Amino acid sequence: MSEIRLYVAATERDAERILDILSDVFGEEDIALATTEVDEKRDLWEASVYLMAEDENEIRQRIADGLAEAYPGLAIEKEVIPDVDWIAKSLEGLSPVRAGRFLVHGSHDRGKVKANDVSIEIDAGQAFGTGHHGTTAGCLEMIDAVARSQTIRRALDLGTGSGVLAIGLRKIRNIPILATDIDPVAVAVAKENVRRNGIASGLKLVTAPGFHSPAFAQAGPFDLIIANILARPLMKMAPQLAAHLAPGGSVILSGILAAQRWKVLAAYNGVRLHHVRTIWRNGWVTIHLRRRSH
Ligand SMILES: C[S@@+](CC[C@H](N)C(=O)[O-])C[C@H]1O[C@@H](n2cnc3c(N)ncnc32)[C@H](O)[C@@H]1O
Repeated sequence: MSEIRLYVAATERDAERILDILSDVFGEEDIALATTEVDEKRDLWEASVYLMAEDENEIRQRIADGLAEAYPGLAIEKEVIPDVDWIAKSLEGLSPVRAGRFLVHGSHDRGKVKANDVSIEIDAGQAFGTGHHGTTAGCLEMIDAVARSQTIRRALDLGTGSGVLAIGLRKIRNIPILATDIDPVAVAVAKENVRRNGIASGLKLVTAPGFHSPAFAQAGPFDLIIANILARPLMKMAPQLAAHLAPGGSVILSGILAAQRWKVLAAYNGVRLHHVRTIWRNGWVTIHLRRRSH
């Protein structure tokens, strides 16, 4: 079943108001809302609701009901979000991506690596993470910044996908890294990418949903935890994630739509992590949080 986006076109002011109305309609449900700028000159924006195709009729009706009073007759449009295999296919042959000091590239672009680049070689395949997505690039840029400003002794990459973030970190820091994913196929792909990037030791890959594995207690506590998953699971995991973080440690979170940023920050403030910096890329945010040292 594929994911779809139902959206309405509006001015920036109206799109913000529509988002507020829809936030009241959907409350704490597992439904992502966002506003996006389409055309700056014409003040054209879209307010969007992301959902699974099977829920379309119900959600469409609730959007129409919610907007009926303030915006009667507003057209609700639909876009089908391409599924993962389609994304992987469309990424084949795409150009290298630069994020911080990293250059993520496919094997066909090895020749484009410059002397000062930290190269990460990933071909589009069965796991998420080629560097082309705003969340992956945002995480790499943030990893570079955090590694420059903080001593990292042990790190965790939760939801490693292709392994891109763990590989990047291991290339700039000679430290033990645990990388996990709920999906065994992703872990197999990440293992292959680790080998291909010439990393012989120090990076351990484990299949685990959330924090359900003894590997976390063995490898932690971590000075840096990176998790590029999605807002809702990240919010749920906040207490466990904080429990595996060393004093003074940093957390890099992504997979969060710009409109979900405050909710995620609130969940992490609740476990005594404070906001350091946010990077915005293509409607997604990457957030750096830190725990005080005492
Ligand atoms: C958006 S991808 C990120 C991949 C890579 N870290 C990157 O930045 O490009 C999210 C990954 O998290 C994994 N994932 C989703 N929920 C998870 C969970 N509860 N525990 C562990 N991994 C999870 C998915 O299988 C997927 O590989």
